[in-house]
Amino acid sequence: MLKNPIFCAVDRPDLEGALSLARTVAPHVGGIKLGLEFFTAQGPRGVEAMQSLGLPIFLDLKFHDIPNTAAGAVREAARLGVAMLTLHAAGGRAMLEAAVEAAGAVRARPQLLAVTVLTSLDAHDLAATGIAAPPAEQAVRLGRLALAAGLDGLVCSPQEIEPLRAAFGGAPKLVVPGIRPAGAGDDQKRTLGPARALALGADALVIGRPITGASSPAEAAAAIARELAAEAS
Ligand SMILES: O=c1ccn([C@@H]2O[C@H](COP(=O)(O)O)[C@@H](O)[C@H]2O)c(=O)[nH]1
Repeated sequence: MLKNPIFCAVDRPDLEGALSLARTVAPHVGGIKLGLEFFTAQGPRGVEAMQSLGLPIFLDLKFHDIPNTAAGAVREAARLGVAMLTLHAAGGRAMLEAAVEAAGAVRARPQLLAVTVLTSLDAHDLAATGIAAPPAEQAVRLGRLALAAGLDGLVCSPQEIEPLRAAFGGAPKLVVPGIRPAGAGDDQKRTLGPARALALGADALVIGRPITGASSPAEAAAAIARELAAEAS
């Protein structure tokens, strides 16, 4: 395996704990994903502190607002020098295009990824929001919108890698959360194991609690990295 595809989701509010966890897993992962919990508590200075570890940072803030507001948020987040940023594809074409333009104005532009259908939603949850299409169909629809708007890639469930690759080929970056061993029960509903997700065509795997909730996060990350390397060889 050329590059470690694991981005460890460090979902906690405290800077010292987050830094300590990230340092522990750093030798076994390819990057760190920071999300709403960490950013709400620690803000841009927290992101800069995490960057001191030298790993690529995926800042997963899932912007979803009117075009002017989303573009402003993307501009500020892009200035932090992170590797990847997220918006909800459901924000619509104008919002996505405004975000692409805003990111393009920043030196060292991050990759922009559109979240398709959250991995915590199943078909019933989607229907309750008025979306009758099954998750895979909706993910392809939103993926098409986002890629046409100029985004670099998509965040998707591992269960939708195949239909997205069939629709869009190998070029778009697919970043995949919802990585679980079989039988795990929590808020994630559309899941697969890490080796299967990689074999189906994921570019990066976002893995939080299976690593961070383990008694030894370093060993859990190392075990997944070993499994992926064995599959790839
Ligand atoms: O559809 C999505 C989009 C983003 N996420 C984020 O990924 C991690 C997953 O963490 P786990 O602990 O492995 O569930 C988390 O930070 C989410 O905000 C997602 O799960 N699904």
